[in-house]
Amino acid sequence: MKILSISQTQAADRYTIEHEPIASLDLMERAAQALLVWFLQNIDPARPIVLLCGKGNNGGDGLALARLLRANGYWDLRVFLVDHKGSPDFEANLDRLGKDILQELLQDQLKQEHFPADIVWVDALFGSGLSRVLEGRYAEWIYQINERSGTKVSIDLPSGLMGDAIAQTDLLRVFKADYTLTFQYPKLALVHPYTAALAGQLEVLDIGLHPDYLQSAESSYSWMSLADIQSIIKPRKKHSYKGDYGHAYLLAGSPNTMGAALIAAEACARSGAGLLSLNTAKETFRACNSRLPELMLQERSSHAPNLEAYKAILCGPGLGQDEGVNSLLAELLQNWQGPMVLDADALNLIAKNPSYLEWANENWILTPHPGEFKRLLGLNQLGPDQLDLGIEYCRKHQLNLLLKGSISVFIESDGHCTFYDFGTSALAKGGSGDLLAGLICGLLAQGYTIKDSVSLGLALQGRAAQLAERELGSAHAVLSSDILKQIGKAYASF
Ligand SMILES: NC(=O)C1=CN([C@@H]2O[C@H](COP(=O)(O)OP(=O)(O)OC[C@H]3O[C@@H](n4cnc5c(N)ncnc54)[C@H](O)[C@@H]3O)[C@@H](O)[C@H]2O)[C@H](O)CC1
Ligand SMILES: [K+]
Repeated sequence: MKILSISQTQAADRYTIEHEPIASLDLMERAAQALLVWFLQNIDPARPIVLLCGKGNNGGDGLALARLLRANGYWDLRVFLVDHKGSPDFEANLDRLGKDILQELLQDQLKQEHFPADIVWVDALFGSGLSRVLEGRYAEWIYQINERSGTKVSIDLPSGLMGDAIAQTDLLRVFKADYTLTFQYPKLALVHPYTAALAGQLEVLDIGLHPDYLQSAESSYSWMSLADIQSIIKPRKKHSYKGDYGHAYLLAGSPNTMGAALIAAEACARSGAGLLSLNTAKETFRACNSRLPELMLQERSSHAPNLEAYKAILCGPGLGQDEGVNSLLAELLQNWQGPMVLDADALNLIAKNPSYLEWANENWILTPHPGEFKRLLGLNQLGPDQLDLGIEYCRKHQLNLLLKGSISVFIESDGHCTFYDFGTSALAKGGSGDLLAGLICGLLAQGYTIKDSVSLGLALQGRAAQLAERELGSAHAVLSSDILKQIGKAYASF
């Protein structure tokens, strides 16, 4: 699914109105119906709801939703308005609302009044029409609501967030949503690593914008959903043997950090790779054999072995950064032309030796978490330009970057970005990155393309983490070892 700019979003709206055709007020009604379905599925009708409505079409959506909620058994509703005058569709919906829903002008009540703790705040102040940072009373209201408890639901965009103007965002003047219900496709600010957390959990609601416009619009950003994954998976053939599924090669682990290498190795094997060799420190062989007897072990020396037999390589998990490892890595980076995942200490060594990037090519996938990404860029802090810097890095060195986070972004060597919201909080733990790197390497070994390996690797990791969470009852308790055991069920779930 493409991610369109705000001007394209407005054009999609106009194109739909003209070519479906549909009246703009009816399109707003369709949007409100989609919002209602989400409320019916997620919000108990007994809860008190306050809808905050601006005077543009975002406010109009809020008013239409208030009317539909009332008609569907939500009784404890209040609508706070910024103004009684606004866009034509706003005013039409204000007329339709009826006086039995309490309407008040948004004033000092936010500061003074007591609101029940289980309240649901619906933010329909500003959506895609926001053109500058919020100031004055708007900024003050956002600040006050952010301080209050309750469930916070934003319509289309959290107010204060400009859909695609990331650099202009003031993070403190944005409504902090628990859920954002956005129309048709995510907007860049909802998935961008600098601003995504403000949107909370993202829900994309189909409001039937015209497919012809969506198909022809150009964008270098896209969004992948779990529904897109099934078509990637290659079935395993009955008449096949291990040689058909590739030999993966891992350069990982050191005596104190073997866990990382073993997690990556098991993930690689469970992804379906035919054979797996691990180049690691000799003193760890006994531990490796007892934990994962399927491994073929190769004693580490400071020279790379003949790599002809291998289909894909993973370097980094638990590798360490001593001189021997460094020269082995350098040799590998220089000589290996096939697909390769670079993670953890391999990234740290590249950050220390930027000249290694001269050997980079389109088969490299660097998989940094934010700390490693900072080191690669030589920055102390990641700011609103982090994605642009990542795009520039990929184009300059002709490699691929997977920026890992609660929403991960895969940047290809041509600068195209794909966003993935497959993670769960269970993955915010040591070991998750090793597991992902192992999966991606195993998929590359089986002949999946770079992009498909990343997409399927993230999907398997995310789904397996969800399954482990369900089995153990809580995200807190999930370990990488639990996630590894769910990879089979994750495959079967697509
Ligand atoms: N395209 C779609 O898919 C559909 C979108 N819908 C909803 O419409 C909004 C966009 O509505 P729009 O009227 O264009 O803009 P807003 O409601 O976001 O607000 C515009 C309003 O605010 C003023 N303004 C802008 N910036 C500021 C500021 N910093 N301070 C104060 N005032 C500001 C501006 O001048 C306007 O008056 C979209 O998000 C959806 O929710 C449709 O309902 C369905 C189809
Ligand atoms: K909003």
